Amino acid sequence: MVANCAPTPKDYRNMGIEISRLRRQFGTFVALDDVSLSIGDGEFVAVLGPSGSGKTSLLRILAGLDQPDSGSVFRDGQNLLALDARRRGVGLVFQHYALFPHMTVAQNVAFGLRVRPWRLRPKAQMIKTAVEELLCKVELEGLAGRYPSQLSGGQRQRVALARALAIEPRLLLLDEPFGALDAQVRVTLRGWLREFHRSLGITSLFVTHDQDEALEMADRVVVMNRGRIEQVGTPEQVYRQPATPFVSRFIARGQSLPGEVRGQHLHLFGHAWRIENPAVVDAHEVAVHVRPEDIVPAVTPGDGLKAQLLSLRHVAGSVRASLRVENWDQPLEAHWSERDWARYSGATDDGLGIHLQAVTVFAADREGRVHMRSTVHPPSASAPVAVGPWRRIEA
Ligand SMILES: Nc1ncnc2c1ncn2[C@@H]1O[C@H](COP(=O)(O)OP(=O)(O)OP(=O)(O)O)[C@@H](O)[C@H]1O
Repeated sequence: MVANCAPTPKDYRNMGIEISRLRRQFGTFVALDDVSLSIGDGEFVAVLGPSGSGKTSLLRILAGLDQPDSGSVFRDGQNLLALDARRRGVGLVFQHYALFPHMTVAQNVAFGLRVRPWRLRPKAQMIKTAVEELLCKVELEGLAGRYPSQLSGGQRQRVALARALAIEPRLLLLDEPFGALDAQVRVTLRGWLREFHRSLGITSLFVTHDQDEALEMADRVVVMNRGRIEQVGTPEQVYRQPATPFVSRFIARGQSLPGEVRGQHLHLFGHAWRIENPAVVDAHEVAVHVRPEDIVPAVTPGDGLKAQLLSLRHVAGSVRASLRVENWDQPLEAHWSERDWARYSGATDDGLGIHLQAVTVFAADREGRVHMRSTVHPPSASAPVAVGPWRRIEA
């Protein structure tokens, strides 16, 4: 829980940010390509993408550490790009704790206030009070006199956060703040930061390449790939309704299946389902994906698609299986609960039967642009473990 420290700083003003058509090129390499994004007052937005997708480039431009080649950024009607970095009211927290090793925790936190121009610099007593309040907020009250080398990684990142907050930022930018921490500390700090954001409500942009981190923490997730935004949505939207095959693979671990649309039907593993959506039927090309949790074991022996069990791992209450479906050479990953797996006892050396509970069809036009996504469910998808039998329309 985040400590309830009084008094709450009054100057955390929350402003919306309007990013429009940003482009940043390094030589011939395009790091940001036509990036537009609206961030609401007090929102916690995660920017998620693989390495090199442009996340840090975007953050650096917002922080004033770099300028775009074109595009604009406005905050409450004010052109942010025209302002010097120090006048943007931006707090920064990076992956590698950039704390000053020769300064105590309190001195580190006070740094942003002490280096203010003389006229804007608070009096020594006010700085002392502000530092005490900030250390209370990040739950490090007792550690003011320690040096960074005497802190754990998680504590150092909280000092970095307190230091970023000392200038009373209007926008908080966090670039992989937990990147250098071990897995358990990361998980603890995730919940802590989420709660912390709720208590302060500062508009925040959080860069990560960790899907779970983004989905767990953010109000909205921005998925980036090769310098472009592929999708912006709530964690549930990007997970349940991925806009592109990339988002499906990256967020929902969607796996390609050898499906085709012919006539009015999706043909897959010798079965066919009727497609109701004409935009999918008329597609130039389709990609068919299935998520690991949508591959379920068939309870009745002999039912479903025949599959070989390549491996089975028991990981913290879930079962992860690697399967090879008949007539398809790509292994498929399936995730089941231990309970569902226990109810299924049909796996033999010859294999097991599986059902696909839902598959997603992405329809692309001649230029390769995805113009429609449709999720196809077998008729009895509500059954708890096994679904089916598949509606066999034609052999
Ligand atoms: N100053 C620069 N000069 C040349 N190329 C650059 C420069 N800064 C970034 N790039 C390139 O732009 C691309 C995007 O980099 P960026 O740091 O924004 O990616 P990222 O999504 O933050 O990646 P990571 O998760 O690995 O930090 C990368 O291919 C990178 O090599």
